[in-house]
Amino acid sequence: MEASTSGSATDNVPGIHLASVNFSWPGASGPFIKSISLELPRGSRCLLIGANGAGKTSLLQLVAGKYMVSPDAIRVLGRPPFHDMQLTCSGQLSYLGTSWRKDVAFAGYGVPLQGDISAGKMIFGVDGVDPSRRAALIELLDIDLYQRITTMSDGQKRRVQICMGLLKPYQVLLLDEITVDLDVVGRLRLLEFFRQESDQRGATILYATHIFDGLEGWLTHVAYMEDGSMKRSGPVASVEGAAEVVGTSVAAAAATAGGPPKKLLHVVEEWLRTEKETRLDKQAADKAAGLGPSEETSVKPQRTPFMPSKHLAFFR
Ligand SMILES: Nc1ncnc2c1ncn2[C@@H]1O[C@H](COP(=O)(O)OP(=O)(O)OP(=O)(O)O)[C@@H](O)[C@H]1O
Repeated sequence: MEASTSGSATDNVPGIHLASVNFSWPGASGPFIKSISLELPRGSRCLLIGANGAGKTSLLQLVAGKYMVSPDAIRVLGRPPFHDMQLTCSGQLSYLGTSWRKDVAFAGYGVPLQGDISAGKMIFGVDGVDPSRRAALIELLDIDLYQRITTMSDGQKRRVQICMGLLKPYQVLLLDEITVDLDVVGRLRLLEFFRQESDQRGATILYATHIFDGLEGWLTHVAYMEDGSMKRSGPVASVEGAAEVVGTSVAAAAATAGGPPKKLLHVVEEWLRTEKETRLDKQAADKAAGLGPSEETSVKPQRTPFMPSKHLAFFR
């Protein structure tokens, strides 16, 4: 494994710094991502939460540099990810999303992506990888190097995708619901690996998920999005509700004071229910006042794929 990066000139620079990020989809009348600010120090593990369509993937893709925003609005390790392609090409910034072909291609590893090749050929095709890190990942993700990609199940393909995305010792890792196909043991082992990576190497992790099992005590920060805005964010101890989650030091204090600590799932459920009730109340009030749905909610912009369509239909 790579030695600790402590002592480098960039240590004091946050892993991720967002300053009033706005972003509009093409053809939309107004910004979908609205004035989002967030600061994640090196070594933090932040859970990105929100209802379906809240904007988690959009935000992760912006941080990954897949869409252009002003260079000052998004900084990863102090650098603008859209303008500084070296961040991704060097592996310092790694993005793992649900479409593994897109992500592997985006990492710019130059691995052959056409044809029926084995997992080993893909994984060993990545240049400049520490052999002990590669061996540890293959073991952790329980990958059969001889199996051909086209014969793999979704979960097995996902493991290869994850391995490819983690081969280089990233400094910032963006995860978009990547553990969804993994079995429980695989998921928990991976979460533990991420914890070690942030504790030992100072890696910053931003992880969007709807699966909260095993995350109590794992997260250091939380970010809750609603309709393109950031509603709650910060270190867990500072976010109302999150501080009472099992496993946080604040929750331990609350437990001794008589208040039982909560499961993360129940805290998030409460936030989502409140959000839904508020939206329904507003719709009812608007209806009573004779107001229709706003243009923003009634006109949906055209979806434009990030990758050219000829690159999309592979492996799935
Ligand atoms: N390429 C695109 N062009 C136009 N609109 C888009 C595009 N990608 C996403 N959107 C819209 O942005 C909104 C947020 O989508 P996003 O995928 O970021 O949400 P999410 O919080 O990740 O949702 P989920 O939990 O369901 O994965 C949705 O209304 C979606 O339709």
